[in-house]
Amino acid sequence: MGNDQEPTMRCCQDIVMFPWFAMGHITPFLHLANKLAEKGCRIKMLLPNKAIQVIHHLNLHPHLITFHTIAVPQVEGLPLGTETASDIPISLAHLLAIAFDRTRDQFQATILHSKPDLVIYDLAHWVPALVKPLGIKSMSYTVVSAAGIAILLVPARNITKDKPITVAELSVPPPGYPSSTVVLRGHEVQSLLFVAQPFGDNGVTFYEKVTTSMHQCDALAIRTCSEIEANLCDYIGSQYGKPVFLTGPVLPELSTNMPLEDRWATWLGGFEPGSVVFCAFGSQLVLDKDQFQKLVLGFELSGLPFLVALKPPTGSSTVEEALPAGFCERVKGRGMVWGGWVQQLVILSHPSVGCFVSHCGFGSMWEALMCDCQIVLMPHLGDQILNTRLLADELKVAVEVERDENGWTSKESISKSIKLVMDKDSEVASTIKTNHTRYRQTLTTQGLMSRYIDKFFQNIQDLVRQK
Ligand SMILES: O=c1ccn([C@@H]2O[C@H](COP(=O)(O)OP(=O)(O)O[C@H]3O[C@H](CO)[C@@H](O)[C@H](O)[C@H]3O)[C@@H](O)[C@H]2O)c(=O)[nH]1
Repeated sequence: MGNDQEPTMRCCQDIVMFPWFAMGHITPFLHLANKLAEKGCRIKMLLPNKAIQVIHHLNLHPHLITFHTIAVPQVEGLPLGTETASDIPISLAHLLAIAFDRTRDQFQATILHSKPDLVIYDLAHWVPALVKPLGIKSMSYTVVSAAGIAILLVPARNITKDKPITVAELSVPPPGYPSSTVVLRGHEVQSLLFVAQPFGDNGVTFYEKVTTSMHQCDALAIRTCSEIEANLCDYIGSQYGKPVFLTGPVLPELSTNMPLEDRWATWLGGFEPGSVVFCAFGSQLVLDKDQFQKLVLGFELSGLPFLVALKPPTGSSTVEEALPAGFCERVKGRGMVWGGWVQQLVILSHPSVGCFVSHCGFGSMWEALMCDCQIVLMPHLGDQILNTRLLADELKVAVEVERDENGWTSKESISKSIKLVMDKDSEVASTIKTNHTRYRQTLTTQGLMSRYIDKFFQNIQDLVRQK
């Protein structure tokens, strides 16, 4: 740091975190806060009240991590009482983004009062302009894969309001993009068109929001590690011309005082080691009834024991009423479809579970990589598709279920992929198992994750000392 240091050796002790109002963002911010609190940092998280109620039990250091309630303003068209993305269908997220931007005054008042050393945020693109004049550093923290940013949300894309982006343009990765495998194919590109749509106050687009956030902050941070995304992180750093700090995946440790619910411990305990297929699709996805039925019929067709935990499909209030006729009798004793939340991380470590069928949300991607089950992937959204390509095509640790040009799949393809990875004599099964074991061993190497946090902590100390 040399001459750049202030004489008093300022340190990064007080941090404000301000994530986008979605649990998939808020939760990883809190996991990072827990790690920084272990180092003695005091963190204030600015969140809607409903989010605080959902996550407060994950706060491992309540004397250092405090929650400050942000009131979510009413916006026309947004259902009354909406506070996070979990309260609304994805089609209304742009209205929540307007409400999010209109919390700017509350953010500013808190900053003026608490005068932190650093603000860590993601989609609030106006943060750097507010805090820089106060001498406060800002850092954009990406909690989706580096691939999701690198392929779409970089200056090389040059998406402007006057020139709408076309599917043909989006089909080609931006100049210099470093991977030929972590890409979208054919119709999948359609799911990216939303980036040029308004997503916030004054018609700001999603692309503008993210690129402004990443341009104007003092440093970029990404929730990933160089063992799997080094080339993509380097590309992001070169696109934005600023340092990229990696936190590692920052997964909560599996606590021994968090036993598996009796119901599942008993049920899973009735099967051979490594024989059960477990399926869950994250906190947001709601399938339509036809997709839901094809999925469960695919499990039936596989002939293997299975536990599926999914939200009821569109138009059904329970999973039971949406199951195909005669399904329960046919799979009795070997198959279970559950319409509620289960302890995914604990289930994945149960000895009877041998295969994880996942939508490959970023959280589930890491949990899949860290567990020793075989992995089958059925992505739905853009970032989940890129995560899937990373695991299936680049790292070759998983199999992706075949889909048709409409993006959906048949019960036969689902069953085929499950049987392929569960067949001990199959060459594909054995190759992905070997590769997966290698990555798991690397990622679970004693001290690897804590070294990421140590380095990140040092990075933020250096950052706040820079003039
Ligand atoms: O019954 C369940 C279902 C999920 N989980 C947990 O919930 C988290 C789900 O996170 P993730 O896999 O990232 O899925 P989503 O909730 O779908 O995540 C949203 O946010 C992610 C970024 O954080 C994006 O990658 C996804 O596309 C987006 O859908 C994971 O930790 C799971 O272990 C459970 O514990 N029990």
